[in-house]
Amino acid sequence: MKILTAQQIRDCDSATIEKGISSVNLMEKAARACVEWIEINFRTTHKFLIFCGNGNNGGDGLAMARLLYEKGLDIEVFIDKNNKGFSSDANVNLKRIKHINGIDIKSFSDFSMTNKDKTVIIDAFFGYGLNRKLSGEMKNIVEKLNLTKIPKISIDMPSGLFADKIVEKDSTVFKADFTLTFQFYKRSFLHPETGTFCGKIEVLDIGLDEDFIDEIETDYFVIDEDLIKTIYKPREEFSNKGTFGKSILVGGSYGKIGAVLMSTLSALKTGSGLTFTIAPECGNMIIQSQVPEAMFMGSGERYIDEIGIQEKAVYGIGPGFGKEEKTQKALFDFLKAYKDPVVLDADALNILAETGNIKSIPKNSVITPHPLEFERLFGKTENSFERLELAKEKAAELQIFILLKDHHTAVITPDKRVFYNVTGNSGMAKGGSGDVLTGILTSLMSQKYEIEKACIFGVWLHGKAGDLAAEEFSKESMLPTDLVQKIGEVFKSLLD
Ligand SMILES: NC(=O)C1=CN([C@@H]2O[C@H](COP(=O)(O)OP(=O)(O)OC[C@H]3O[C@@H](n4cnc5c(N)ncnc54)[C@H](O)[C@@H]3O)[C@@H](O)[C@H]2O)[C@@H](O)CC1
Ligand SMILES: Nc1ncnc2c1ncn2[C@@H]1O[C@H](COP(=O)(O)OP(=O)(O)O)[C@@H](O)[C@H]1O
Ligand SMILES: [K+]
Repeated sequence: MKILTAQQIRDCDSATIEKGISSVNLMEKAARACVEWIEINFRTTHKFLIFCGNGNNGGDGLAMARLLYEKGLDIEVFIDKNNKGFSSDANVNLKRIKHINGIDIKSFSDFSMTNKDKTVIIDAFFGYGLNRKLSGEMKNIVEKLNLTKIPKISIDMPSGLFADKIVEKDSTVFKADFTLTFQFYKRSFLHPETGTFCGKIEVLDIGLDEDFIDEIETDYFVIDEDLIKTIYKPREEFSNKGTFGKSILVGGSYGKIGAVLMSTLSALKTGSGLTFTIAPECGNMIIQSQVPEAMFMGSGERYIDEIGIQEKAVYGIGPGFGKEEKTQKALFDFLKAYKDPVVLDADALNILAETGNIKSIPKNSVITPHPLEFERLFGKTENSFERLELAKEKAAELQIFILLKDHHTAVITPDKRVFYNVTGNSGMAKGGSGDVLTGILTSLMSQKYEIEKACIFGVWLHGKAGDLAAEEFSKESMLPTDLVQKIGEVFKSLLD
């Protein structure tokens, strides 16, 4: 799914209107889509307090007030009675509700916190038209609303957020439990500093012009199931283990054998034909007894001291690797001799960062840094938006794929396109989850998924399996190994 900028969405709205629907009818469609969602998801709510700004986001709120009222619900509308004028479509909708006796229209200052049982707050202050941070009365009312325990729904965007950039640190932003957004994710929903205001995001289709959407160029995408279905290759029946590639997971050190064990297991569970583990001898018994399907190749006693090169294999290097001097040398020697794409994670990245050897990464390789590893590799940035910009520069400069791991991991391609992942959950914030991702990526690459596709599919699959694990075991209790056991269910769902 494409992500557009605020300006591109504005153009898309205009293109849709030029195709024949009036702007006020488009607003009606948007409001109707929200009301339909609310009807399904807030069945027992009697009362809606709808806060409206003076632009078209406010217009959506005013139209929703009428539609919800027609469904027999109690509605109070709050507006800034001193404002200089509403947008024309908002004005049409304001006039429509002025004719309805049962809808109270109040000033923001009339809001008080008493008696709010079975009530929901709707935020229709601002959408993508916000052009400065909230101030004055608007800031006060949003701060007051944020203190209430009443469920809160933002229309299109939490008010106070910009679509495409970070907000200043001291900004006031409406803190939603749900954001009902029209047609597209906005980039700010996907970054930690700003995404935290969105709650659960629902993308509602309001029928914006498909031709326009197809043609408009963007470098930003959300990974959705439609994209995954174009990538996934069902397994060929006339095949043998050689058809599905050779994955070699390299890692583990004394006390950290589990890391490479989890990578090995996830590579197998993702479909790798032949799977090898290169780990120190102290891991032999552990790995052979836990994962009998994998072949063990010992290197060093307690720490890896050599990475042997095999033909036609994909290497995933780093989980539990450690940073012993001989392990560092093993990595340098390997990267000197090996020029095919590899997956590099964890200590493999830390070694390259600390020794200034980043340029030795083979072209088209995949690196999977979490924010701290990224900082060690490429330096400090002020926030996640800047971090992403730097990652784009580095992916292009080094001609590699960077998977910037986070709540919404971003896959950054060597030509600077960005694919945000929206599967996954906080149950995955446990040591071991990253090791599982390394195994998945190595396995997909060894099965000859193109590298970009392996990255996109890999992060999605990882998160999706994590979501299934959370459903069964809870976010607290789910383990990275539970996630691995759910990979199969995700594959099965792709065959539906
Ligand atoms: N254009 C269209 O056809 C559609 C627009 N829709 C809605 O319209 C929204 C965009 O509407 P607009 O472009 O009118 O923009 P907004 O409604 O987001 O806000 C714009 C208004 O707020 C003022 N403003 C901006 N920042 C402010 C601040 N910090 N304090 C006080 N006032 C501020 C602007 O001067 C302008 O008057 C979307 O987010 C969506 O909710 C939907 O109805 C779908 C169709
Ligand atoms: N809150 C979260 N929401 C979604 N995914 C998460 C969350 N926390 C961690 N993850 C995922 O789990 C993995 C953690 O990787 P990493 O930090 O390298 O941990 P490890 O120590 O297991 O290697 C990443 O793929 C990351 O995207
Ligand atoms: K809003």
